[in-house]
Amino acid sequence: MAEPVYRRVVIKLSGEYLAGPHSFGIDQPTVDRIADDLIAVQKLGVEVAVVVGGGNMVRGVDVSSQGVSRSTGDTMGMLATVMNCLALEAAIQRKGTPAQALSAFVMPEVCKLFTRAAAHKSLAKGRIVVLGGGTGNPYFTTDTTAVLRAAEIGAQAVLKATNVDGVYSADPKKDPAAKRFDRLTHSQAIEGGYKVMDATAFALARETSLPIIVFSIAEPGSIGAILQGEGRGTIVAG
Ligand SMILES: Nc1ncnc2c1ncn2[C@@H]1O[C@H](COP(=O)(O)OP(=O)(O)OP(=O)(O)O)[C@@H](O)[C@H]1O
Ligand SMILES: O=c1ccn([C@@H]2O[C@H](COP(=O)(O)O)[C@@H](O)[C@H]2O)c(=O)[nH]1
Repeated sequence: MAEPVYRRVVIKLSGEYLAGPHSFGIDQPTVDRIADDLIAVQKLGVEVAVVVGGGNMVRGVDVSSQGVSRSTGDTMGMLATVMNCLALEAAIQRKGTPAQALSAFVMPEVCKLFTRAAAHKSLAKGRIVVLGGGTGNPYFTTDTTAVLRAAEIGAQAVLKATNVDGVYSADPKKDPAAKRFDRLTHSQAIEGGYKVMDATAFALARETSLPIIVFSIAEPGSIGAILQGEGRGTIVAG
């Protein structure tokens, strides 16, 4: 079995993917399957922190187009990520692996607050860390959160686990002629305006010299395959 390329990673888990075959909400079999994949990755000897998205429930931009202020919409989106985070934490724990949800918001009845110290402590104890609440600030995304947390906790890479198998020249769901890139620099990703991640996330990754790998989680075991250098995805690195 190939050795993992990285020893500590932040995985950005698509919120949208957690809805499974549905258009909204949390599909438990999907969450359970992802929990299995994360546990398998940890067994490879990789320390794992997961930043969970919220696209299966609320995106601030969508809510604000209905009349709610953008800041309130974004706060609703961040709270949605906390719900996803709790679902994933519970699924991992049910399978007998320790997990710890940490939130960007103070919510002591729900879970502990994210601090670098809390994340380091949990990782050192062999827990899978599940990060909810985004950055805690409106106008950001969980992609940017993933890069930020990776820099904060000293992770070696950000793995964007999503519903496409890499970065394309155009959205592959809209343009069947779009071409997939094997590799891009951060600057090329920003200049290309590829909407698979927001430019803030790419810019922070460039600033902090963090590689980002964009890949599909549709196939069970795909996170482990990426970490063993065998999966299909786009690497965005300087
Ligand atoms: N150039 C591109 N290359 C690849 N995917 C793209 C591109 N432009 C747009 N996309 C779209 O980006 C989506 C992935 O980004 P998005 O942030 O929506 O994913 P996500 O991580 O699933 O989000 P969330 O966590 O908010 O649910 C894909 O579904 C894809 O259709
Ligand atoms: O730092 C953050 C992170 C997220 N948000 C809001 O949450 C939703 C869901 O996150 P996704 O990254 O889209 O999955 C997002 O649309 C924002 O509204 C935020 O405000 N700040």
